[in-house]
Amino acid sequence: MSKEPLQTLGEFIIEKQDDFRYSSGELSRLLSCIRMASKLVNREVNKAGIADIIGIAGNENIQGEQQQKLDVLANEIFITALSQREVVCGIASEENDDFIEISCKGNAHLSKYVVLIDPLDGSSNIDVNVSVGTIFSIYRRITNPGDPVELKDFLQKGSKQVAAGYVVYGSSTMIVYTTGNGVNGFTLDPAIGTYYLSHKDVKIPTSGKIYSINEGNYAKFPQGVKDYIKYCQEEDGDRPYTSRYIGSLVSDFHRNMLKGGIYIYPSTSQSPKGKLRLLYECNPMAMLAEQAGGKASDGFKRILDIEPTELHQRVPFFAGSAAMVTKAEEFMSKAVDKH
Ligand SMILES: O=P(O)(O)OC[C@H]1O[C@](O)(COP(=O)(O)O)[C@@H](O)[C@@H]1O
Ligand SMILES: [Mg+2]
Ligand SMILES: [Mg+2]
Repeated sequence: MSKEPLQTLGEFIIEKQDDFRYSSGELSRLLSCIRMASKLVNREVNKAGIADIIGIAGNENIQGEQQQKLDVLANEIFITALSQREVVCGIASEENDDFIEISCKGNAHLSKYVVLIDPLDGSSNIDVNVSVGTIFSIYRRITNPGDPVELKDFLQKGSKQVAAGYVVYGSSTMIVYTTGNGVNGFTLDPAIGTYYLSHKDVKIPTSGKIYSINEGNYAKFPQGVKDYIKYCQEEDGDRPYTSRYIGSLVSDFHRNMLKGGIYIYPSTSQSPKGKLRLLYECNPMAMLAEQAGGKASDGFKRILDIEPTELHQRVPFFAGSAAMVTKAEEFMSKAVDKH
């Protein structure tokens, strides 16, 4: 039996709020709202096998990709939960072309936070029962509370994030997040619908043995990535590394964070900016990586230092164990085709 009583996510959020003497509790309410919405999405994900909700919803999102039905549902669940509780003044989602302003009711709505979200990550994996996730990123707005929210409130550097996290709907459902003071993970007890602290102060091993990349795109990779893959496969010391790629960023990142490893989604000759989105995929994962002692880069520079120019901006992404990301960067800068 464990000596310490199990701490719930709700208790943890309140305990951390008490660390800030002048906290208004707004961030705590926002995190509690994400916690609640994640349980609703979890219910839908679990039902996916039995209910007739698998398949293509028929709409295309701004990326020109077909939306799965669960993408739509998860998007609605998060937007409804966040807007009804008025814990944010604006939301930007992968599934919406533009950001959404949350209008005020009654007293002037003074929320100081905006949320950027990938409501369902890895959704192409749903119909084969593979883990999916939700990724979220929270910023303090730049414009004045009470004023209309503006695009610049969302286009902030990742280093300005107040909090970031993900939910992984896997063999168990977990929420992993940071408010800039380390990373903690909570596992859902589905019987009673409560998240318990299960992974306290997570640290990514400095180096690992896993590399995760979609090698089907090999021919289109920049030379630096090809060279790094060759390095991963060579027999020398602790190499060759093991190749693991699920195709769900949340799941691939989560595994590597716990075991040590590197996740790469590079630029390709077809997609020179890569595939993943800076604001609601890479920035939150980069903040988590750094808070856990790891590293996140676009192959040359720190993800969290990139000045965003558009909501759905894409960026090459290298994240995970610090020594492995540094090594991959070395290969990138040595290669002739610097992209
Ligand atoms: O199939 P690919 O090209 O390897 O891409 C996989 C990547 O695309 C994504 O599925 C994109 O996320 P969405 O499902 O939210 O669009 C990531 O989760 C994943 O890492
Ligand atoms: Mg995604
Ligand atoms: Mg998505």
